[in-house]
Amino acid sequence: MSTAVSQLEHTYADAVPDLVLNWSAAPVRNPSALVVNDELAAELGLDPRELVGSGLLTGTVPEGVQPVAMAYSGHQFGMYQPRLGDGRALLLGEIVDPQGHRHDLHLKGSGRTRFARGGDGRAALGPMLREYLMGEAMHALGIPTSRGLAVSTTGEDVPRDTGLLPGAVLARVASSHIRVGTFQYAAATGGPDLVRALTDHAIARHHPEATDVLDFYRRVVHAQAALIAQWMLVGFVHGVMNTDNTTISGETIDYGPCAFMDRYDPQTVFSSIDHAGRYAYGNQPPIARWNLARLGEALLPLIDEDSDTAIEKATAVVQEFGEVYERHFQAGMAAKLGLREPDPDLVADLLALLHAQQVDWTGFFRAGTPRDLFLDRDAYDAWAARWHPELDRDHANPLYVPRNHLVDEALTAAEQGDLAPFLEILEVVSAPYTEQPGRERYTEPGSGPFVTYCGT
Ligand SMILES: Nc1ncnc2c1ncn2[C@@H]1O[C@H](COP(=O)(O)OP(=O)(O)OP(=O)(O)O)[C@@H](O)[C@H]1O
Ligand SMILES: [Mg+2]
Repeated sequence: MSTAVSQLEHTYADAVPDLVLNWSAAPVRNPSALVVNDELAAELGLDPRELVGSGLLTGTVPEGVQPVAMAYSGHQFGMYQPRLGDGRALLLGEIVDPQGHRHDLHLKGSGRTRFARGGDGRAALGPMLREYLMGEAMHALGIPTSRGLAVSTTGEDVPRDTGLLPGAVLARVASSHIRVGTFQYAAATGGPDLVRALTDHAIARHHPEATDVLDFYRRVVHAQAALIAQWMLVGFVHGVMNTDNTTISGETIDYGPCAFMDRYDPQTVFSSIDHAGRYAYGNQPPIARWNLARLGEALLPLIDEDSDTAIEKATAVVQEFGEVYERHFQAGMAAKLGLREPDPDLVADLLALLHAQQVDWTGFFRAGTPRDLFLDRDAYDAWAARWHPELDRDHANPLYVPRNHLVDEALTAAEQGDLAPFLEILEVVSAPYTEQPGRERYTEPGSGPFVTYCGT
């Protein structure tokens, strides 16, 4: 086994032993690597063939390596759950890549842990392929994200609402899986000393320039504001922005009922369980800010001995979210529109127009003649008279995003044993800015109502 694999590190478990549970993956009946990310393996300094042969992708670890389930709490749809944690996931260890960057190697679907509550510990193939595909699409779009290293089938069926589905294990990589919910758990179970240990680890790992805890908090707030702006610019709807799915690193994790919006509508929701639209496209910035306020609460005792002062300081920091978000969003919109300077009024009027005319978000920015996309062309002309692009826009506007109807089509085929559509859409979205002849269907919005999908 390569040195990188046999030397899986465990600095997290060492730093905060009270936040992990030693655990092993459930044995898998018939593991088979279905998709392996050769490019990512190479970046990590791993040999893909060796990786497949080692069994690591479904949780067989070298001697001396101790996988752990990570503990965390979280607000799910606004409701506090004191004990979540990796119910069906495991941190196998950390890999330091040849550039010296540290990554978590983490599984999903690897069997029940003590955090499983009512769950079966399993994952179905479709949702794991969705997570893999979405991560690659986001990575290709330049958006910070966890990435799939491999999806392996288990040879076992998992029962879900829709019937028996093929089971799978996702092996994924992220700069860490430390969540807002991890801090909530530390604050609730261990108090300030445990939060301090977790904070020290998170600072060293993700925000080493932070001068103190308040400054660390500020950096997380800013990283998340930048991330959410990037989601909004590409029309991404995460779908489960619970505090346990909000990272300290500012990376996107947990691709559940997520999708890219076709027609521009701030109310867009894909998740079949998000009845109230809490996590609708347009709500994502205020929800992220709300989640970050929960992080602030967990950090309060470390921010200042005096609780009123601590609250005052944390509040001032979380209030920076709006301004930082807006700065990133407007800079991104300026790039998308080919403008040298942000123009918030032009953007606001465009958004109103796209909404009223139900124009495809991704399509608009790369259209040769955007005017053709509008029913009310006079309204478009009035807006366009104020639009004077000066810069090349193609590099700022993807031609291809994983459109939900095509993702669904590919996942359905994969569950029935045909992986070809999945591999094709994966290839398409892995080069989102480059025109790919013969792949026009990937630029078309889906017709009819949005597909709702709450995959597990
Ligand atoms: N099938 C399952 N068996 C056991 N626990 C589960 C299962 N599905 C979800 N959970 C647990 O429910 C909680 C919330 O699930 P959520 O869908 O946000 O996370 P996840 O998709 O399992 O994992 P992650 O956030 O690590 O990507 C987590 O504690 C998760 O471990
Ligand atoms: Mg989750």
